[in-house]
Amino acid sequence: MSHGWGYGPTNGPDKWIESYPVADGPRQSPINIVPKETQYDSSLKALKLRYNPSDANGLLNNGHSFQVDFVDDTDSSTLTGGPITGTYRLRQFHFHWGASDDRGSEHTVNGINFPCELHLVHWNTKYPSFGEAVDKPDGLAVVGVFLKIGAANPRLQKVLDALDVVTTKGKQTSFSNFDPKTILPGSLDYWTYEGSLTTPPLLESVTWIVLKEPISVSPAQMALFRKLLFTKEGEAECCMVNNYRPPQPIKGRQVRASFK
Ligand SMILES: NS(=O)(=O)c1ccc2oc(NC(=O)c3ccccc3)nc2c1
Ligand SMILES: [Zn+2]
Repeated sequence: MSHGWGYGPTNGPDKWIESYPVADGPRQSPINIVPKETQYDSSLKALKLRYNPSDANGLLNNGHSFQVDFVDDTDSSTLTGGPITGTYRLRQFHFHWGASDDRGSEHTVNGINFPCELHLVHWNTKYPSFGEAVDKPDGLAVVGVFLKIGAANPRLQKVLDALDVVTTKGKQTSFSNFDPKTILPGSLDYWTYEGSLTTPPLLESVTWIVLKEPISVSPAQMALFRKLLFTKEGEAECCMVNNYRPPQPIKGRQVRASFK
C-alpha cells in the first residue's frame, strides 16, 4: 500500500496483506462465532474486571476509531481470571461500527453482524509495557462487547458526548473519571479463543474474550459515532464508518465457552 492502511476500497482489509503478510496467518481475528460449535470448558474461571475510574486519561480520534486511554503504570485497572493467567492491565477501549445499523461489529455470531463492537484492550504485566507485550503470543487480552440496537444506553452517553470535539483525525480531548464497568452487560459469560489484533499490524498476540450478552445502543446514539471523520481537519471529509474487519478463517481453532 502506497498510503496508510484504512477501510476504503484502495487500503481496506483485503489490501492489508500487501504490507502485513500475517493477515493470512493461523490465528487471525475477528471470527464468526458459532455457539453450537463452541465447547463449554468448566475449568474456565469467571472474569475479574477491576477498573479505577480515575485511570481514564483522555479520548483520541486516531483516524481509525476513537479510543479512551487509561493510565497503565500501576495495577489499578486490571483483568484477571477468565481464560488468562496472571494480571493484564487496561490500556484503552475503542469501538468499531457500520454506516448503518445492519453491520459494524467485527466478531459475528451465527453470521449475524451487530451495529457496533466495543474492545477493551489489556496487556500482560509479565512484560514491562504494552509495547513489549503487543507482539507476544500471550501479550494481550481484549474483551469484546456487542452493541445491539434498542433503548438508548445512558452509560454510553458520557463517551458519546465527548465526540463532538474530536471529529477529525488526531484530535483529542480530556476525559476522566469514567468506569468502563458501567458499559458492560449484566452477565460476564464469554467465548474465548486465541487470535490477533483486528487492525494492522494484525499481531497474533490476543486472547479474545467475547461477551455473550450485548449492551444496548439507540439509533440516535449510533448516529453520533457516524459523525466522526477518518480525515484530518482541512482534508476532504471521509465519514468514519465501516471501520471493521470481516471475520477471518478459523483454521482449526477451538472456541471455548465459559457457560453451558
Ligand atoms: N481492534 S483490536 O484488536 O482491539 C486492536 C487493534 C490494534 C491495536 O493497537 C493498539 N495499540 C495500543 O493500544 C497502544 C497502546 C500504547 C501505545 C501505543 C499503542 N491497540 C489495538 C487494539
Ligand atoms: Zn478493536
